[in-house]
Amino acid sequence: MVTGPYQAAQARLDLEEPQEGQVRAVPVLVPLALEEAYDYQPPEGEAPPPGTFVRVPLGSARRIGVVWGAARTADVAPKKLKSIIEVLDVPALPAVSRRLVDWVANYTLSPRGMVLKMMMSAPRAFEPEGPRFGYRAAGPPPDRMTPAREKVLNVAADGAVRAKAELAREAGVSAAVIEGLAAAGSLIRVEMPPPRPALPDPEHAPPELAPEQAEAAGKLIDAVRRGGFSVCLLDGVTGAGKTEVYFEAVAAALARGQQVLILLPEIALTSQFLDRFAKRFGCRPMEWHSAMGAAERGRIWRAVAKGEARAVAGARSALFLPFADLGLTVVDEEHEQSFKQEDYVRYQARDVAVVRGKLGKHPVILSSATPSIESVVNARQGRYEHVRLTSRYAGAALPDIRAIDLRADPPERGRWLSPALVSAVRDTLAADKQALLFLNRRGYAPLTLCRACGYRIECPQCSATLVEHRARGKLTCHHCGFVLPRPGDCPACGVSGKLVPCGPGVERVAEEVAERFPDVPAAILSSDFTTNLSEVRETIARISSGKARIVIGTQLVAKGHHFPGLALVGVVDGDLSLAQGGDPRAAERTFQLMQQVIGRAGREESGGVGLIQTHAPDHPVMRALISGDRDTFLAREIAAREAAVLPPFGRLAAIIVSAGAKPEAERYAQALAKAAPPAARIEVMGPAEAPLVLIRGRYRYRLLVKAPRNVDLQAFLRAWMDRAPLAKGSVRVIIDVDPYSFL
Ligand SMILES: Nc1ncnc2c1ncn2[C@@H]1O[C@H](COP(=O)(O)OP(=O)(O)OP(=O)(O)O)[C@@H](O)[C@H]1O
Ligand SMILES: [Zn+2]
Repeated sequence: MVTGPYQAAQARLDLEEPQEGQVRAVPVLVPLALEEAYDYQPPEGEAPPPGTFVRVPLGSARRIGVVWGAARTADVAPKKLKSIIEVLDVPALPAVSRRLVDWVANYTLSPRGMVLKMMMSAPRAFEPEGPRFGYRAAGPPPDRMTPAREKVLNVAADGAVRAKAELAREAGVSAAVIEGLAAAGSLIRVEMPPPRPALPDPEHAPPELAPEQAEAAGKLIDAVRRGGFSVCLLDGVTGAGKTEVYFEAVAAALARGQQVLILLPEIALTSQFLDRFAKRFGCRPMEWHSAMGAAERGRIWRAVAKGEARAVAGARSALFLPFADLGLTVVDEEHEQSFKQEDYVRYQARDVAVVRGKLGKHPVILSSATPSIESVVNARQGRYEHVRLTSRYAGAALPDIRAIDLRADPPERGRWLSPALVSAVRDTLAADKQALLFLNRRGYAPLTLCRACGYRIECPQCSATLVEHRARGKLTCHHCGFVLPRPGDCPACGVSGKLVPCGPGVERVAEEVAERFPDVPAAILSSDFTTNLSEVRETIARISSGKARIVIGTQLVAKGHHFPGLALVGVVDGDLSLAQGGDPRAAERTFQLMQQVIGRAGREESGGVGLIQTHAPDHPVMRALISGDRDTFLAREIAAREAAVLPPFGRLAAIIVSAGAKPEAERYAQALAKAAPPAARIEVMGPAEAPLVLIRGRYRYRLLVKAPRNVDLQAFLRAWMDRAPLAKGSVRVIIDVDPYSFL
């Protein structure tokens, strides 16, 4: 058994001796789809305290788990209880993290072990850290001296230990030179202490804040200095400098020696953000997202657990890092739907960040130019402090937004840009500014149709048409990833040359741009291309620097970018996201998306323009965008939600029943609905065929549960599932509390 420094400090001896027929038992939760912790015998009479990572036998395997409660005396024969194999030399999982696991599991109706699994998603953190070696000067100079060797010895003359690559880099020589010097005895290889993350310095480069910014920052700083739980909604127009403002609260927390977590919706793309952080604090924050390597994950997990990592910028999963002393969480772009995780444990990261603040007694800042209705209502009802920024930094005016009525001013046949939009792009280029054309649809065309027989090419495993990606010569399913090489003949009737693409995606708009503006450098920014992170980052840099004059992008371009030369944003299809029937947030989301994407225009100089192509210029969302009257829009939307008892005034849970065969799914969904316990104030709707009835070969039915805010929805759902008929065969049931997707 290993007892390292963490356990040595925490271990306590159990003095109470078990009686005959009794045994000391410690509950251990393992990161599997299990609800409860299992009992184990502590190693050698010494009970590891709650939070300790231990290795235990489970079935025929060994697993790493966490001690989930205090040791107690159990009435079991000692033989019946397996023993903890080993106590790991890893910092214990803090009590706040354990309470968070319990809370998330209870709220989302997920097995506790699955939530713990998210907290342990860095397997390398639990393996012993291998020693690192470096070189320092030693012994006499080598018999054979070369200029390269001399350079190395000059660098090493200070006696410091450096990793091989570092020493080679500093001396400007190859690694072989170092090895040669070590063989000659002039350098010695020694063990190095583990690397420590760079410390962000709160005093590194404080900005000069505009008066309104300073006032807002003051309120955020107060919350940090006061300590304890609070939530501030930092609500400021696009380009107001919200980042600069919340950085001051970050600085205040760092100055108190606490850790800071900043959640970003697209961390993999936000090198701009990391650089801004470095400019303010002297070094980049630690990054945490799915594109990181295993070794790095392990290193960061440990650094966070030891309190050495002071600032972490991450995707939603960073919430589940084992912070030793978290003093502030910032959720940037808090309205973003991508904060909702849509598989395994279905949680909304913004909400969990608030809960984490409550459990850990620290402030939380939610920042957005287009806050969610949920947060606006919380601010109005006084649960959140509302901190506003009403004007852009540097005094630039907000963009002027106008609709292009496609009924009156349509594009030519087979084109997607109306004459009005084309001439606006032309004027923008003539003024030496950049233009952005926004269409939230990847690929070339969303539908391929056979003119001979009318067949629409669909995914064999999903009820969805395949999207053409012309650059790759493929048709792809955006739901399951199915790929078909672009056929020449119709797969249904076999006639050749009759397949036509219908409707536009960004690639097709880019094609039109290339035809209309052949000599103008353009760039496409689409999440298709995120497979290659460095390429996307390069594209963003090309746009920021002004090299790309026309940008064609999906919602990826809407996310917090600052492109100084961008003056015009044209929305190719403003009606696209409004058409999501059955989604209570469709209007809200359209409003946010349009405001965000148009908010990229005119950030450094006034005169930014947003043009929205729409068939419904009189729709309340369009009217609100054009008049810039956010408050009226919000008031309307909030009143409608309240009247319909929709979030945040009511609570929703979706239940998705799926099976390999349609009748099987339907039958079970109906049986499940019948088993719902009677509850006066809870409404169960459905089952109904899901809008996407088939995904990955599974047929889907949906039920929607609606309850007033003060009803214990989880208790109802649990009671229901306890009475539900057994799901047999291929039937699966998913519960999605607070759903954001209604497909
Ligand atoms: N006090 C300041 N001093 C210097 N530069 C500032 C200051 N405040 C803001 N800026 C600059 O103004 C630009 C816009 O700021 P920022 O990106 O933080 O806006 P934002 O409020 O986050 O906007 P959005 O919601 O549109 O992303 C940035 O380039 C930022 O560096
Ligand atoms: Zn598919």
